[in-house]
Amino acid sequence: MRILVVNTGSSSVKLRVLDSSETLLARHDLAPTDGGSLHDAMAAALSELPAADVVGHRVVHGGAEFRHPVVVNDSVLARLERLAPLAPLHQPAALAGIVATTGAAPHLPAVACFDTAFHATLPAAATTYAVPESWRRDHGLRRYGFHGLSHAYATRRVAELLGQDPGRLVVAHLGAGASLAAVRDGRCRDTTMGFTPDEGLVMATRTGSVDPGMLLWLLQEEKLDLDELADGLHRRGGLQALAGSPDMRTVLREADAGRDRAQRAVEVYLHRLRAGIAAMAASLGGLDTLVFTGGVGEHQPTIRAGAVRDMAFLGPAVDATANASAQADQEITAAGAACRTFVVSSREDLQIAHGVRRLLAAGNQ
Ligand SMILES: Nc1ncnc2c1ncn2[C@@H]1O[C@H](COP(=O)(O)OP(=O)(O)O)[C@@H](O)[C@H]1O
Ligand SMILES: CC(=O)OP(=O)(O)O
Ligand SMILES: [Mg+2]
Repeated sequence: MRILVVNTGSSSVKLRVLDSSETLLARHDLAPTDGGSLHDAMAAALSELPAADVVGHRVVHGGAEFRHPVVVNDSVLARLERLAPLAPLHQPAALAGIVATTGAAPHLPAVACFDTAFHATLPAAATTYAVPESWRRDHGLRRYGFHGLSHAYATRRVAELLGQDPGRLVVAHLGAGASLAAVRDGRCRDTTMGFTPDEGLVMATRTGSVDPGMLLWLLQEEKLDLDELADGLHRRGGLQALAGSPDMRTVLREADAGRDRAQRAVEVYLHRLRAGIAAMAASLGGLDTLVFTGGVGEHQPTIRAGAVRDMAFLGPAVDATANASAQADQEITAAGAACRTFVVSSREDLQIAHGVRRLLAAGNQ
């Protein structure tokens, strides 16, 4: 069975065709666009890619309802559309991708695989906001967590690389969006993203966590309107806000060249990242294995080194040579470090293919 995987992120739409032995047959990347142009771009891409038997889509938000991959029909699509305001940079584009592939190839079943699903095992202490009970009851406010396809894949892959259970594991998915997951026995115990993919770490164009009182003040006293607020939090925040570029490659190049604002951006990014890693370790009672994944996690030795700087008290330390030259799926642990550290290529496509196969195999029994 050949699977076409559609991974709609905030900065790219990645198309991959995988055969039944998980070999990558073809790849094609699109910029995320909406509506008609996505439909045309997808139709053009599908006509060039090898034919597939099923399409697996990354859908960022499955809410409380979707905890496993599901075949998309009109009713599922309508329920997923209701979650769109909870992930405005992702959900509309992912659903437009489903409509586009179904339009271009109506005979192909579409399976949705969810970022939130891996976090379904979070304990109540990690999912609950200390907001009024009526808000939780009437509006369903709770923490969900995202990047679950990547966290789940990294969890499987690092166990293979270690040849044993990774113990108390923290996965750092650092891409355009960024989040951490605390994992034990293959189950997620804590994460940095929340009700939406806005919470937690500093990201490419998202602010990550900010003081809610500051937002109230901006609305009440500075008369910012909602569109300006959303734009600042989603598109003009993060590295974009601090360094003038959302791309960590550019930011690091400018920091190397001595530009103050780029150096400060990196320090702000790392400050939040180190605090997050320590918080995840606290939820696990310690740290045995640390994994870096996502575009930044996989390709930026400076960020990996900075993330574990002065963290020996917690276990991790990286070998400078191994870190500088690390390729996908390699260990970078410093000699004598109590925590083993790995770089793992983010293969959300393989995790989606895995979910699609399991769903179809269960359906055929
Ligand atoms: N080859 C690379 N070298 C350095 N950084 C990279 C590389 N590829 C991607 N990145 C960084 O990763 C970010 C995108 O991460 P990625 O995980 O691909 O994004 P997405 O969230 O869209 O899936 C880019 O903004 C860039 O900063
Ligand atoms: C959930 C999320 O932020 O995804 P991405 O990093 O692909 O934007
Ligand atoms: Mg991504």
